[in-house]
Amino acid sequence: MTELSPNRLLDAINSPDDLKGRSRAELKQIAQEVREEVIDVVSVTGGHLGSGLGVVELTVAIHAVFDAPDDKLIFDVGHQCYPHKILTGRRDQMRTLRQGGGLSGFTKRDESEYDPFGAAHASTSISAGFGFAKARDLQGKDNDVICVIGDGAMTAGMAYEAMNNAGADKSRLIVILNDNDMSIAPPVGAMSNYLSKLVSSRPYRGLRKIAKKMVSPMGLESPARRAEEYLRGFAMGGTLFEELGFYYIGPIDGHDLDTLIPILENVKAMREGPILIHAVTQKGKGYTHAENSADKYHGVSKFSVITGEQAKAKPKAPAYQKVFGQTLTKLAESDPKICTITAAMPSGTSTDIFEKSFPERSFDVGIAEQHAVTFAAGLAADGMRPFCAIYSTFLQRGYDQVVHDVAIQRLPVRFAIDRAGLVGADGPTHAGSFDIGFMGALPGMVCMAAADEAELARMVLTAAQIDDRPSAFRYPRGEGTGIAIPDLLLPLEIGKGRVLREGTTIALLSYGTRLQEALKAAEMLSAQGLSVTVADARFAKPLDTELVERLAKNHEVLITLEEGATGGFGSFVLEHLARVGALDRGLRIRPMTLPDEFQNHDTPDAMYEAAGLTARHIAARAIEALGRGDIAEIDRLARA
Ligand SMILES: Cc1ncc(C[n+]2csc(CCOP(=O)(O)OP(=O)(O)O)c2C)c(N)n1
Ligand SMILES: CC(=O)[C@@H](O)[C@H](O)COP(=O)(O)O
Ligand SMILES: [Mg+2]
Repeated sequence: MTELSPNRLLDAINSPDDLKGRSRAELKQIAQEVREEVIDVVSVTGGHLGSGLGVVELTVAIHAVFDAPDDKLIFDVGHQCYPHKILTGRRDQMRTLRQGGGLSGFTKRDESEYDPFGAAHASTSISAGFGFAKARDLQGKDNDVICVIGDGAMTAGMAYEAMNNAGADKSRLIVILNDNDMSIAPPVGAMSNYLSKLVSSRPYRGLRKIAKKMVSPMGLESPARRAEEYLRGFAMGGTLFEELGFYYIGPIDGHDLDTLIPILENVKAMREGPILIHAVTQKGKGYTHAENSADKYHGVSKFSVITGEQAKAKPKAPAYQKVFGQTLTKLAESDPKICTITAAMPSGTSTDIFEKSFPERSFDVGIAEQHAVTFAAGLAADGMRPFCAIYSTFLQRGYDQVVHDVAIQRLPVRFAIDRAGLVGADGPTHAGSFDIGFMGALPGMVCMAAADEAELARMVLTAAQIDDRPSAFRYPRGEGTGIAIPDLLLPLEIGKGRVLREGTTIALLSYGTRLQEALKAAEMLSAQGLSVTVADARFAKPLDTELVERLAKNHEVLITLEEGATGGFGSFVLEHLARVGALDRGLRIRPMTLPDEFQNHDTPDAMYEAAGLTARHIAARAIEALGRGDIAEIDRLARA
């Protein structure tokens, strides 16, 4: 517990209304207390820290000036929303953050009326905000719409699509660019350089102060406005945002309530739009350990507030992402054509391991998955071996590019699909549930799923050798099984699975890391005298049809397993067996997938238990299909 400020004003803040009428000094104290609360909460729950600390004053100022929930406040990504949740009546639930049944780590419509739009994937706020603005106009309402978007999120094309549309429309919309000069890693790209120039242009800031004094609430066409336009144009030749039709205000100090509040009050009074306020903030502000950390404590596990030490258990095995990064780096030593592309997630995907050895062939394109995929296609089209490392959930953003620019042209882009399956605390927005279906549907795509880290290493090597078509290999978040990874890696035979246990009655055919649960289920079933085969498909495409037909022919029950939604591996198997008539002789086949619903956050184990994809569920399903065996015994074994 941090040393809390005495006479806590925050105890009396149960909604933004309680901020109204507060003196500036009181608002500053409330901001400090909110900051302390965020640090204290996240030290206990873990989660996203740096970004929330960077928007404490901004959030207090917005809620002091505007009238949520009538005024719509939309956070981009939403990972910075903890101060917002504290100020909007959820303070007493904050210690349930990102836990089963607890608060989401992002804004969420069904969690609060103060969260008008859910987030978690970046760069959606301006599009959504413009939708709210037009809905307001068309229904004759008069509320304000405020979008808070970070400099990292501003590197995604979607933000410009929205500004291009909103800028021409002139509907009233307020965009606050929260510029802390950080993404998860330091920001990349020309946009970041541009913002730095805006922020660092001293003369402009001087002119700005004069102009600011002149801005009156009389609206945009006041003499002050014209003068300010002149000053701005003179100083900076107009800003990118002005050219896009936004009235640009900034850069301003995003931690100074004496600046923020008058400007927000002015903007509120202007009743014109669209307006972009460029607020300069510091990620991790007010917590030294975060401020001094390279990643500004973007995402942290529980930690000691005093020392900043995070309580990370010693890993029992290397994380899958590390195995990917290390394996590819090793391969690249003898293959100068191998290169990596990440969309602003170098540490999360471990392409930063590769980047340390081969900086000239490691690309961080920013939050720009669509560009990442087609950029990789360009690299492949001219002889390189690009590995596009994108979380399953974020690859969804670049799917058309996978189809149109990679698959149709049969370009050998390799997709390292990280965070496959359920990811836990980040919840439904980050689940890697759909890539088996959407990648497996594409003609020519090679689709692999690693059952463990040794398999992953072999799949990286296998993909590196596939030069005539695109390929993809998926693997989960977190640590591996601890299995040894051989020094001498051998490539897999394309389209061939493997049998780990031979039986005659029940066949368990796994795709991905459910294999460990399948092996446990086989033990439970064999304890009842049931003979079980366990096989690892390795490939969803091309499917090992010989293996699938053999399992169907020689067993009474065939169960398929995958960490993915319906319409994936199990469907591919079912379709094939139907096509070859293997279902005609009464085979009892049971595809086991994630349930057809979006699953709320919890621990991954709890989520797979809820999804019905653990050993006991597999064994019970086999007994149900077979029509003989003791399910109660299975449950007893599972509890033992
Ligand atoms: C489409 C998409 N790609 C990647 C991510 C992963 N991600 C989460 S936050 C973040 C950085 C956001 O930077 P910024 O918008 O500047 O916010 P800050 O953390 O600096 O407050 C990234 C890359 C994401 N949420 N959405
Ligand atoms: C907010 C966001 O999208 C990222 O910070 C994400 O939470 C990272 O996920 P991992 O923790 O799995 O890298
Ligand atoms: Mg940022």
